[in-house]
Amino acid sequence: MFKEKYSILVCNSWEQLEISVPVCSSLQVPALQLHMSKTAMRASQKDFESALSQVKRLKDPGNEVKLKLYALYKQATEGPCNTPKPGVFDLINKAKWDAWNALGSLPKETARQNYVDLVSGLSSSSDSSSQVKPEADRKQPGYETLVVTSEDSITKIMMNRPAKKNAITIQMYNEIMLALKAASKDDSAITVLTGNGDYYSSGNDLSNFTDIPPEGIEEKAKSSAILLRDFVDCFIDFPKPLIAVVNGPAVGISVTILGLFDTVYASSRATFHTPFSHLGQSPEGCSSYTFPKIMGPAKAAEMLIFGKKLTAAEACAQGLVTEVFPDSTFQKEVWTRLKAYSKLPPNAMRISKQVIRNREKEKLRAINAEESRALQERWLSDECTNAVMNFLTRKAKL
Ligand SMILES: CCCC/C=C/CC(=O)SCCNC(=O)CCNC(=O)[C@H](O)C(C)(C)COP(=O)(O)OP(=O)(O)OC[C@H]1O[C@@H](n2cnc3c(N)ncnc32)[C@H](O)[C@@H]1OP(=O)(O)O
Repeated sequence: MFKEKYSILVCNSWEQLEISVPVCSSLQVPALQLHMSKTAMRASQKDFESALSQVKRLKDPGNEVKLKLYALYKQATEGPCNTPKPGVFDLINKAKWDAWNALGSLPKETARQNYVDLVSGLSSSSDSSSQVKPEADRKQPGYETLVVTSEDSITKIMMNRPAKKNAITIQMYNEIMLALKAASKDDSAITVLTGNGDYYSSGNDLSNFTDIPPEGIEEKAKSSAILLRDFVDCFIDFPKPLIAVVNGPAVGISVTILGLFDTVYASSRATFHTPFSHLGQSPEGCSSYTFPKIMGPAKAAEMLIFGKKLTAAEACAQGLVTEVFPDSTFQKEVWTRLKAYSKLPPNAMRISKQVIRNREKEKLRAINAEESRALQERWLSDECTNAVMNFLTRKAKL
């Protein structure tokens, strides 16, 4: 699109103008509105030449802007559109023709000025966007237990209690739900959940069970079951591609919900552990349904009933993990891959996810409710109380 030769014209007129280019059906070009002031400087031949060489050094500005630049360039060098309209199946040439044709009888010199202005705007925004801001500056406000950032069309939700192995507190459950709800509406294409530090997450923070309200332990079990159900529903309902970047060991609920993710990348250091029987508890996160489906009932039972811990390679062989990367290159390889995926058309990715997942949603919600009810009872059992007490009094560790 940018390889064509150009000729240079001298600008000799100026006027207030507003151009509207209709939406181009094939490339979704929105109406283009260019405003210029009478007092603006005229673009000289030199300005135009310099804009033409500047444009080659810009980062790819995307199809929409490329079409604007193409149309203005053609108008500036050849005048109003004078070629036959390409056929409907010649999508690219039709989009270019539409953009040029939409400039109507815009004077050549005005088109040239608009071209110079557009390139100058693009250069300044690309200069500022090439300065990488530190993560602290990009961090979204309002989260205490997470670091949430959005860039390159990726929203990254990072659990941030490294000293506690990213054990999930009540506040963290609530913040993850908030972050997922926000990510489902933001303009990112994909969403990532990961952990800060050496662990992905050690699962439910066992001290969640110590904060008993005046209404008693039954009430605590009830409110915990509601929280669990709502938390897991957020994963069931999440509309965009959801990726787990499992940077280290994962325990309990941080493992079980992996069956609700679309892709799971694991460091070679990661392990996958669901020691529910050891804790007097039972499976959640829809794992009672997703795990047998993913790995077959026999392997699922070994994990969910007997608490067998899987290495990353084993979890990958059993289909819970998409791919394992060497720990030394994990972050680099995964983020390079994700940045490439995030450039795919977001609507197509969303619809593909819907087609893959939607028919199971109602079933998953029902399973989630059933698992949460079972746990509500388990949390009141002696088996569970003793296991939690043993951990909190340092008598037991996994
Ligand atoms: C309301 C919804 C409920 C949903 C229910 C979900 C079920 C589950 O998720 S079950 C899984 C629960 N998780 C565990 O049982 C893990 C318990 N933790 C451990 O066994 C060990 O900490 C470890 C094997 C994960 C790591 O051992 P390591 O020796 O490397 O480190 P530590 O010194 O033990 O840990 C550092 C620090 O972090 C605290 N911590 C770690 N995990 C948890 C946790 N899950 N709950 C509370 N606290 C945790 C640990 O106590 C240490 O704290 P201190 O530095 O203050 O001693």
